[in-house]
Amino acid sequence: MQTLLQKIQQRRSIFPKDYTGDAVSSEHMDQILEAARWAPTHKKTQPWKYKVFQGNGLKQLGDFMTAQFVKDSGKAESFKSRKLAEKMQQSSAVVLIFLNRQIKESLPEWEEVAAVSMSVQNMWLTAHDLGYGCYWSSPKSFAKMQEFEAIDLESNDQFLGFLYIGTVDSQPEELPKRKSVEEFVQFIN
Ligand SMILES: Cc1cc2nc3c(=O)[nH]c(=O)nc-3n(C[C@H](O)[C@H](O)[C@H](O)COP(=O)(O)O)c2cc1C
Repeated sequence: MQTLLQKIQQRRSIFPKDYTGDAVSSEHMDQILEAARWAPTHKKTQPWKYKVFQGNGLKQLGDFMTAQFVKDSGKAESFKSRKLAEKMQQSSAVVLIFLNRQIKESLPEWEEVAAVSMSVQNMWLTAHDLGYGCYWSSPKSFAKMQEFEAIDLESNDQFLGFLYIGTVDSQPEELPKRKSVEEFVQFIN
């Protein structure tokens, strides 16, 4: 049985090209989203909002992203825009990550982004623990999610990227190089 630390160490970014294309079971999706609820937040604002695309939804998302790319770049559909739609199709699920900014709480934005990030890490670790591959892809400037008719958004919802989730045959076991603790920690005793 792996310890929590070992699971944290083993979590990797695994990209859609390596997904096997099966569905995430609804029980597993429930667990992943349940984990999202338990991130810490200053003033308990719980500022995250997620839109989960699966099945036919992935095609809708791919079509929207392609159209946004064409609109934003002024270029016709290209290898780049098709690649993005293909990544959606290769995934078992894509979670759109939003920060629902709580203006009235007057918290600095960084605290709210930090809270959403902790919630995403909870989902990522849970998905990893259940045997899925995941990766967080940063938003590109052309992704104007407010224009996406398939989802309901409020004007204070800020798009923070995609969490791709996919079934995989295996998870990488070898640990990549990271900074040593000595490089980023100062002990004062
Ligand atoms: C907020 C955030 C945004 C990211 N955006 C991208 C991205 O757009 N493209 C990408 O290839 N990886 C992206 N990543 C994944 C990182 O590249 C990856 O986490 C890093 O290389 C470390 O690898 P590991 O996750 O396997 O430990 C992102 C990660 C985070 C936390």
